[in-house]
Amino acid sequence: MEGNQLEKIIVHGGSRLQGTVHIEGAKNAVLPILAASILAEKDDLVLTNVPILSDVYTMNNVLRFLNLDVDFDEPNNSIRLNAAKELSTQAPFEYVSKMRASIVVMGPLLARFGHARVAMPGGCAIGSRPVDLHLKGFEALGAKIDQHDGYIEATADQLTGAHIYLDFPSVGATQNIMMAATMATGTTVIENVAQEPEIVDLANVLNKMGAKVKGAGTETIKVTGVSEMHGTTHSVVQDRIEAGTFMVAAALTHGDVLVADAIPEHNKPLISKLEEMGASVLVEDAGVRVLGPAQLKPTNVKTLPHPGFPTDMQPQMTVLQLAANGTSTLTETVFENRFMHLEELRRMNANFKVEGRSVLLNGPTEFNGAEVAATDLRAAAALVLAGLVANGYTQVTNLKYLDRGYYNFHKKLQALGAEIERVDVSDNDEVVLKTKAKD
Ligand SMILES: CC(=O)N[C@H]1[C@@H](OP(=O)(O)OP(=O)(O)OC[C@H]2O[C@@H](n3ccc(=O)[nH]c3=O)[C@H](O)[C@@H]2O)O[C@H](CO)[C@@H](O)[C@@H]1O
Ligand SMILES: C=C(OP(=O)(O)O)C(=O)O
Repeated sequence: MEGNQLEKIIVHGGSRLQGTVHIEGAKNAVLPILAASILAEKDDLVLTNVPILSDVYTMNNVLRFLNLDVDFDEPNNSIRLNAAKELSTQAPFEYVSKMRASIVVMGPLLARFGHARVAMPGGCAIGSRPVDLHLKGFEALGAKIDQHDGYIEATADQLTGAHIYLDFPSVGATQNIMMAATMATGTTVIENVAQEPEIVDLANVLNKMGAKVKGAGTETIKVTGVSEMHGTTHSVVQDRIEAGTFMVAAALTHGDVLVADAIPEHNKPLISKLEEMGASVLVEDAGVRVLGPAQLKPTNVKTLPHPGFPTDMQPQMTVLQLAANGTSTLTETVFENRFMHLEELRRMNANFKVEGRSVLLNGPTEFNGAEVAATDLRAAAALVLAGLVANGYTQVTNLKYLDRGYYNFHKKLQALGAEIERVDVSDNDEVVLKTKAKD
């Protein structure tokens, strides 16, 4: 479903966003949960609240390549998976290169078959992204790791429970090791693990599938091995990053937006920053309502593993900081190179100075519409956000990144009152004129 690469989003700035927006299930929860389906020797795993995203299609294709039955019922946001047939334990470059999160099939393959051979995932625009912590965990469980010809191969006759300390609370390593340990002999204790809500969602599914996982959402996870796992049904947790992106959009446009079904506890660090910047954030029965102030105040932000400020909200946050009245700082501690969106924002009149892992953001910015290209998923969202408050027209290209993590982003913004369209480049001139005619 990846967007046509000749498409772009054209946004005409100046509209105040108002109304209710609905959030999808979380990309970062559904991807490892899809991989967990490999663990079910019997019965279907049925997932609901599945977002329609290109990453989900990519993971489905990886699983189909491994010989699982995968049936995606898009109109109902539901996927039925069955892993009862004989499976392959090899995920080739062609698939892994499309999406680095494919590496999370390794833990479940190793748990169930004692073997996994997966192409080494590369880095991406936000950083080098090694997988050493995943492998260190597999080795501690007794697997032998070989790396050759661009592949990682893990082999074990029988995995055995172990005590593992992660040097950094990596999300992917926590998920991969937790899944590898589900069918090991004895108990595995993993310390300094990631505590993200998506880890908790994965642990909940694993437990429904027959695993014994305790402590997800805290610093230590304990997994007691079981001999067999089975399918279940599960509704994927709401996407806190999509929700957060709309909260920022509301604050930025001095809007009044109810982010329906957003889970406030999952967005605490963002909500606290929005309030510091002058926005009103109301927790209502239906979700989280954000009212943007007439003038935003500057603030300093540092990204951290959960429950700290999420790196996946960093590019969107920098747009809000640039709009604020004064100088803000943003320190990125999770990825070493997640500032590429700022160079695109410079084309829109942003004034900033990168110093190592921090950036000084000088506001208030009078954003000017420009042609900009997304460099990664959250950069794409950040550029569209800047376009919402820019003078004139902003054109955002490279929408394949946006489609990895946002379903119908432009339509949801349109419904909130934004002047925004997604067009084929060949129709570009015509659409700009059509939109201009509305002025
Ligand atoms: C599909 C998914 O859920 N992606 C999320 C996941 O990515 P992902 O699971 O890849 O992120 P990690 O938490 O593993 O990575 C965080 C940091 O740890 C480093 N690291 C990681 C593993 C390892 O073996 N060695 C190592 O050094 C990485 O290079 C990075 O600097 O968490 C990130 C951090 O919240 C988010 O930005 C991503 O959206
Ligand atoms: C960085 C992200 O995802 P991934 O880890 O899949 O690249 C993200 O969701 O912002």
